[in-house]
Amino acid sequence: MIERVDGRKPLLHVEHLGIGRIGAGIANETGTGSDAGRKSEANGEIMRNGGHQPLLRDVSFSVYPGEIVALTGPSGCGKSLTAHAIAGMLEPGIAVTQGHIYYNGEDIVPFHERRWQRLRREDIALLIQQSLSGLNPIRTVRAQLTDTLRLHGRRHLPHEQKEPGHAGAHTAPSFAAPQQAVLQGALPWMRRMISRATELAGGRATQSQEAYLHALLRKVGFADPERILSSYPFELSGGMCQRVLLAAMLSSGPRLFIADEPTTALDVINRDKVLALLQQLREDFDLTILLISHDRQGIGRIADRVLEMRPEGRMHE
Ligand SMILES: Nc1ncnc2c1ncn2[C@@H]1O[C@H](COP(=O)(O)OP(=O)(O)OP(=O)(O)O)[C@@H](O)[C@H]1O
Repeated sequence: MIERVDGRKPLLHVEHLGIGRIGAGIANETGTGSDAGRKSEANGEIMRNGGHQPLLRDVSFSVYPGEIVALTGPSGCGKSLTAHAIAGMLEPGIAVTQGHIYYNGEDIVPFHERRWQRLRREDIALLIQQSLSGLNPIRTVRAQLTDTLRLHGRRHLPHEQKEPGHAGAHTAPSFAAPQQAVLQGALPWMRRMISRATELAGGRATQSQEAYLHALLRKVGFADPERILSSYPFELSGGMCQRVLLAAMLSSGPRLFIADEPTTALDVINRDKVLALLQQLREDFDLTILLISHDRQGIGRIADRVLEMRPEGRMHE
């Protein structure tokens, strides 16, 4: 049952979600010593649970449009699994075993891969630590971001409503030198222009595409976008690569942005800056954010609500 709050419908509603490891993968394994003991324990649990080993048991929560909701809880309680399930990116052998995930009112659990791909292309972006390895080390940031724009460029973004000069649009917190001013709220407009221009240019990079990438990189806190665009990922720090990824993900115009431990690899100063940046990006891109983090202090500052998962993933709001 999807509950409305103040007449608003949740963008994301997770209902009695259970995730498990499907039995065949374990039942076929053999082992020795304590390892074999653990497996036989797991197999016992699988038998009791009709062919799967439960990893997450009963999780329910809602996220409303425009919110930043933080998901926290002890290590291993299933936060990342929940995030992966919402993005349709559970590993082979791991599956949703019960419950529903409603995105914009539609249960997305039964989706086939094609629909998941579309959802990930158009609506839901998942940033995980391993995403960094998705950057190709031997291609410039420009080449990679241009490819991303080509992939997503033709889509109309219904939620990009802010007009230039919208009061809610701001620049990102500065990570290096003071930033050059960005045309407030102009990104959605530029994005539409690029889509059209890319189409007309038959896929070649265009001037407006360049301008959009510059604006996008400024939004994620780069004072000198040209230098970043001409760089190879190995020439950038981990924090810089993370912001390039953030830019790549935002270029597809997602509505729901899930960030799984976006600050773990960063020092305190950069951690605060990334959190401030997320808060800013929510305004600039009309994002709804699900933030998974152990950093209670940090999430306490930026989240509208903090949800606490219990061990073995039991949680009801
Ligand atoms: N691919 C997998 N195969 C088997 N078990 C898995 C797999 N991925 C996760 N698990 C198990 O599922 C449970 C939940 O893992 P998950 O990574 O979601 O926890 P988490 O709350 O995100 O932990 P952390 O805060 O340490 O990142 C853990 O017991 C973990 O060992």
